[in-house]
Amino acid sequence: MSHFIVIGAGQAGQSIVTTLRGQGFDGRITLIGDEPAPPYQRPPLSKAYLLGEMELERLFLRPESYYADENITLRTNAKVTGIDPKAKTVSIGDEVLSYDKLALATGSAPRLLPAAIGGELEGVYTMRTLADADAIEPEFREGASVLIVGGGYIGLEAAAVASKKGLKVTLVEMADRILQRVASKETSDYFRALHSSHGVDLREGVGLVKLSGDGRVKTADLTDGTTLDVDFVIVGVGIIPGTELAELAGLALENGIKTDLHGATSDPDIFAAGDCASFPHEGVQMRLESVGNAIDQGAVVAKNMLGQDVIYTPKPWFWSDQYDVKLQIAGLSTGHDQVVIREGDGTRSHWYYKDGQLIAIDAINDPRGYMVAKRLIESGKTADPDKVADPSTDLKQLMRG
Ligand SMILES: Cc1cc2nc3c(=O)[nH]c(=O)nc-3n(C[C@H](O)[C@H](O)[C@H](O)COP(=O)(O)OP(=O)(O)OC[C@H]3O[C@@H](n4cnc5c(N)ncnc54)[C@H](O)[C@@H]3O)c2cc1C
Repeated sequence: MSHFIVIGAGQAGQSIVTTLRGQGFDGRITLIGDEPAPPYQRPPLSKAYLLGEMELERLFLRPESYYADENITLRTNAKVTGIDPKAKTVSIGDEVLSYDKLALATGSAPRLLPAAIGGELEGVYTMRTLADADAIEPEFREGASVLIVGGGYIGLEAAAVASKKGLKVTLVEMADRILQRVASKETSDYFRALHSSHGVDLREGVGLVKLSGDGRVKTADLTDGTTLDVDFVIVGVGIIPGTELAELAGLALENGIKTDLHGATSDPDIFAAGDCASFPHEGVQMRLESVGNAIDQGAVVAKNMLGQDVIYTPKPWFWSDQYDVKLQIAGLSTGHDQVVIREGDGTRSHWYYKDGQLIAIDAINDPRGYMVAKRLIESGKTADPDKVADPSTDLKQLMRG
């Protein structure tokens, strides 16, 4: 009987095993994860779960009974330490398992602050795992001072939760503006104003020089010359794709584990999906860090593990919750040359164009705008910028062109 092994029991790993069974695969499936929990969703860790508005069970991607019901061997607390592609085996310490097909869904790890600038002091946290969220949560006491390093989505969401819980929040972003890597100036401006209106001390173009304290962090020196007293620090300065095992196994790497359009690595019996994997897109090896990518790419990989011929076409979407604002993003705004703002009754959206073609949207409390733009983008259509900007234009009309 064939044995398929999936390394990494996260969003992509779950998608792979669900799709394998959904496609009728009746061989052995082993899903191996090094965390104690069964596969869970990470987005709530910096949103509802951190706020205390979501119970643990609701984080899990499937009920515990699912794995036994589907005859999937779920190994938790099990770190894969090596892969031998020639022997077609993986090792968990001394234990060796043979596979027929293997998928790597090892995700990514947060970038850490160097120890030399205080990264190892107690009270300095990153935000990736359930264990991270559970460790940070008790620090969220009303009146405590938190420094958040990094103005990406995770840092901003943590700032929103901290502010809502009555903490004194300072957020520093070394780049000229928050969200610089992922969004337009217009979107950065919106979220800067939102956080400032909630009392967050948001400093752009300001970096961290060093954290100090006697065992536990007490102060932070910043590049603007100030020293802050801090009770704890959250570091959200990006991630590093989980390529370690692939590298040890001699697989090709390029901006992550290099895969082809089928999700196959340089070894045809080993596939990769999710945060750890890059795939060819418009002449580069692209890597996306999102739930949507993990699910869709995982499904493609599972089908190709079964010998089908399915190509991965990314349909990027993402969301972020901050205060009472829901941001929904479709498409990729990279390379845009025009941003059109559409404002309605409590809604707002930023429509990104490149050479006259609609390529992405940031929809702020605007689910209809998001749906329409997403459909247009995914079907390769565009929308007249003047009509988009005019709040009296019926969005349905945009669909008709
Ligand atoms: C706080 C937070 C908020 C986020 N918010 C959003 C959001 O709002 N919207 C969105 O689209 N995306 C969001 N993301 C990103 C999204 O969660 C990730 O892109 C997604 O989880 C990627 O799935 P994955 O399966 O590739 O990786 P993961 O979900 O990270 O799973 C990988 C798993 O593999 C395990 N692993 C690694 N190496 C080994 C090994 N050697 N042996 C065994 N197991 C191993 C890891 O421990 C991990 O459990 C957020 C992420 C975080 C951390």
